[in-house]
Amino acid sequence: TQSTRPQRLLGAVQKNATRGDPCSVVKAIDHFCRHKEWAMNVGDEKGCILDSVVSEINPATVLELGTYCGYSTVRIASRLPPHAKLITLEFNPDFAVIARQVIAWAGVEEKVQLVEGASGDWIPKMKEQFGIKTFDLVFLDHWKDRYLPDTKLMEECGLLRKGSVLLADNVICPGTPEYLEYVRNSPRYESRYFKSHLEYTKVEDGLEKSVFLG
Ligand SMILES: Cn1cnc(CNC(=O)c2cc(-c3ccc(F)cc3)cc(O)c2O)c1
Ligand SMILES: [Mg+2]
Repeated sequence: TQSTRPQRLLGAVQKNATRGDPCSVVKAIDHFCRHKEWAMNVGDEKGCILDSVVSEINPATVLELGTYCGYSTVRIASRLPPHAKLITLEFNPDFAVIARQVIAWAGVEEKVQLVEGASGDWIPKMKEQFGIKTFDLVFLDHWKDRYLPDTKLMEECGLLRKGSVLLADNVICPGTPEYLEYVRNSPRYESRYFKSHLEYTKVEDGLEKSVFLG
């Protein structure tokens, strides 16, 4: 029976990366996606911007919306301080199965809680289920038409505090026009665009970093 692209990506990790070495997992995925099969990871170029934002914030609590194969999960988790927690939500169970194995191979499972299901269902339950007060950083990388409704939901559920940072992937390609309009025009956010490229291509894309002002 045919393997899926995520299964082949996992195979490349298990073949080429060293167990317990997050950097080698990231490099193995980037090599696979650049030379074998494109996949929708945030990638190396935008990944460096993600790394710098994580290091700047040094977050104790992170929410990732859209795990896919766990590439950005590993990048973020490998930069978190001890006792910090990363909760990552994935709707697609087939992606979740792969992501759990990539996260384990990298040896960052202690810092990561992968939750399967719809962001709209889980966001209202974050406080009671995971003992989260607020998130220091949210990385938005799931369905592009969910960025805005989920951001409004996080505001309503009191999951953002003065200074919480939203970092959104793909604001140009595939694009998130309603979300961009909202964070760039709302008085409750200080927003900035980091120009880059769609992972493994020359197509323009970028990350939007938006600080919640309370
Ligand atoms: C099915 N599914 C499960 N999760 C998701 C959410 N992610 C995306 O949709 C996504 C898509 C692209 C992309 C795809 C085709 C193309 F031509 C150009 C860009 C890039 C990304 O970085 C993404 O995050 C989709
Ligand atoms: Mg993306």
